[in-house]
Amino acid sequence: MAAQAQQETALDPNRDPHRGSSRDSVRDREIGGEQEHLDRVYRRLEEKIHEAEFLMHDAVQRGQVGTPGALAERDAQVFRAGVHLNRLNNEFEDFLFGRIDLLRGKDGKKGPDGAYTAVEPAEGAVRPDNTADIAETLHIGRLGVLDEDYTPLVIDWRAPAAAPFYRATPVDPGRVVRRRVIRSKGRRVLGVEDDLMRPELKAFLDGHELPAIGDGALMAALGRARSHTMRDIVSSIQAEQDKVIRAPAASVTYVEGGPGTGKTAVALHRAAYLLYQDRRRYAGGILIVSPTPLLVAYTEGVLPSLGEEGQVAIRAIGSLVDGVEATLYDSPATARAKGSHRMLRVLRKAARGALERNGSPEALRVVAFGRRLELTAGELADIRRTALGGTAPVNLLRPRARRLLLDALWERSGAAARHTDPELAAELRSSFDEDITAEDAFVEFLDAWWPELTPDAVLRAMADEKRLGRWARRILNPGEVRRVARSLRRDGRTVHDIALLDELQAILGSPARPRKRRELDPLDQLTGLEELMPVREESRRERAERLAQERTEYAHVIVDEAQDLTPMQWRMVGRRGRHATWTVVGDPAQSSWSDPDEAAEARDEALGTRPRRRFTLTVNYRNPAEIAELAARVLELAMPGAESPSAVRSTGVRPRFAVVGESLGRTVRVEAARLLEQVDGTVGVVVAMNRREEAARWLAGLGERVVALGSLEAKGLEYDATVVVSPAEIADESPAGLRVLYVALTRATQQLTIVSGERDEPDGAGVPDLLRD
Ligand SMILES: Nc1ncnc2c1ncn2[C@@H]1O[C@H](COP(=O)(O)OP(=O)(O)OP(=O)(O)O)[C@@H](O)[C@H]1O
Repeated sequence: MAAQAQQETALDPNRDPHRGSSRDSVRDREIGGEQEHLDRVYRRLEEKIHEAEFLMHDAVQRGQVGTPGALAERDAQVFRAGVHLNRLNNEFEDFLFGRIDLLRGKDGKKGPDGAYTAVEPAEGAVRPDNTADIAETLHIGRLGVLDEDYTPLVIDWRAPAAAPFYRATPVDPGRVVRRRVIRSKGRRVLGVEDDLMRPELKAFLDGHELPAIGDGALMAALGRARSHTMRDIVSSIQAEQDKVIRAPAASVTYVEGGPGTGKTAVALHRAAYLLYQDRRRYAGGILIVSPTPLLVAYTEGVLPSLGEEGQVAIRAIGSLVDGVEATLYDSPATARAKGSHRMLRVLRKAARGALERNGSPEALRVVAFGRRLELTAGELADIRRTALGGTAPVNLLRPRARRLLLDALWERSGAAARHTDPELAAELRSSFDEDITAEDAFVEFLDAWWPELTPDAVLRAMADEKRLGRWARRILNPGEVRRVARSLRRDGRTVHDIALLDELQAILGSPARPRKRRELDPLDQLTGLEELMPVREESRRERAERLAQERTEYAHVIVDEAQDLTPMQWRMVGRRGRHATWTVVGDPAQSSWSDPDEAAEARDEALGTRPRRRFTLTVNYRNPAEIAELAARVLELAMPGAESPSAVRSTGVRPRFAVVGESLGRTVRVEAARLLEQVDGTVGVVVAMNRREEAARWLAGLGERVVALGSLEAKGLEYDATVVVSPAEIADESPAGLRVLYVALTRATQQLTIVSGERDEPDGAGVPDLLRD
């Protein structure tokens, strides 16, 4: 991008660079031209909305519209556009955001969108004197819109014809002469930013030389203040990112890249792209797994802004199991034990052991055929052992255990020996079983002796240190047993408990129950159309929750911050994508998991033998060079030799170092207030996890633009400015502490302040030991 020509001024031969009015007139003319086009687009959209309303009205009246194919895909899209139009008008700045001006292509073939398909220019498209005529102009937007005569007014950003908007570079321009980003709000065009892909070329459009205006789109986008929600990057996706977004959905797309390289943004845009590419296939749902609820809240507006909110569920790793939303964190040592693959063996033992609850009956006494029969504790233990043989889900073994009990009672009764005729014996046996199973004593015994176990009940049983010690013998050490049992006795579940609950669900199984019949809604027959009905709209969260409830498996799984998943979490996520294709994005240098090799093994197990396509993102769009440089020092300590991504811009503002004065809290408050004055957007104060609550108190009353975060909560987020409090405390928190500190240092888009305490051993300039060159 830096290499791309970005010209401040128009290349109009009549332009006088010293006279602002000429420059303004070119700019005004260009903006006016785009305004005319946007007006046309909205007129066309309004027509389509009327058509759509008519169709919908008609469809509802008749109850059904036959096959979904009855409406062409394109109509359906514009139909959706209609439904979303109001929202686009109100909430989003730019329905139409891009334009490319192209040379004549090699052949004259057009694609389904009415655009020419050739990627390379035709021979002779550029004349020997380096002049050329623009043969095609395409506007790019959030949804595709065709004019009555099927000429494309707007190309959907995900359509193949839009790819050159993202892919063209001055090194490899293809047919693109100029790429323009159009800034608009509602129906008004506010400005344009141009990048020339062939700066040496004099290109003409309708007799005028093609002008280039503005500073380039990327820099304009990066300079904007940050809010508490992420924006889409649809108007400035870069070529290396576009390759990932449009990668074919086969198998596993594996993306690595340092902080700020756009991994999260790319993952979200990829979800929208995949849905556009093959809506039918992804009707099976796309799951995006995010590390924290904060990151979910930060990112969940992006897909709706791209026109997609149906099929995608964004869930925090602590909310993947229905009905439990974990926000508590374990101490690093407890998390380490709970997340480790060894836990699987402990859970298997616990699930079986939990059947022996306190108060479990010691003997079975029933009456059959007028005789009292009894099975003793020892016999019952043998029967349980036999029933539990193998790895079948414990709850599904109850019928087997019941049968073994009846066999033992039958044998005890001696009736088999008295009847040698097999037919008679079988008849007798059947009425014997009926007799016993109708007895209250037997039913009560079975419920107490082989209760249906829930994952939560097993976790509660594991809170007893003695029992856990038994189940974890030679698997966890005594310290780990103590910590895990203690944490399970606390109120509320932690993020790491969720993977255990999910694993237990798989180990225990759910006994078959009669299915509830879903109520039939006549509108459901409008397959594919019901999602277009505004009256049936749900909130994003409701929709995601419903999707998650209905689905246990997805067609595509996207894992964000994949480096942080523990082995047990990989198993949990893996169960949701057994038949899925995957996109996995992460950065090993930011891993807060202490044993990356163990996690990598679990990841490979979850992804199976599916082939992987690897991509690396190399440019840091978030941090200015001054901040990236400082963070690189910690990266060198955390992962010697690892490469930092190159920062795309520099602000000239160096990180500030502050040393604690009167008290840590007072210093942090003063520094945060200072930053609030200097930036328009948000300020994040990152502290060690155990200072979270304290830090919130320090900042009380400073307003909504500032937030306090524990180091692990900062994952994936960004702020205009950050205060990182005591690097040494963060680094010492866990074995992965230096990597966590690296995350903390890379959250700011403009300014960074480091507050050092005593433990940081700051030098005369206040630079803590860990951050010295
Ligand atoms: N092509 C782009 N145009 C404009 N902004 C971009 C572009 N790519 C990334 N950004 C911005 O850069 C910032 C970082 O992006 P993102 O959060 O996706 O990075 P990340 O790789 O996930 O970072 P981390 O690993 O630190 O979580 C975001 O503000 C994003 O909007």
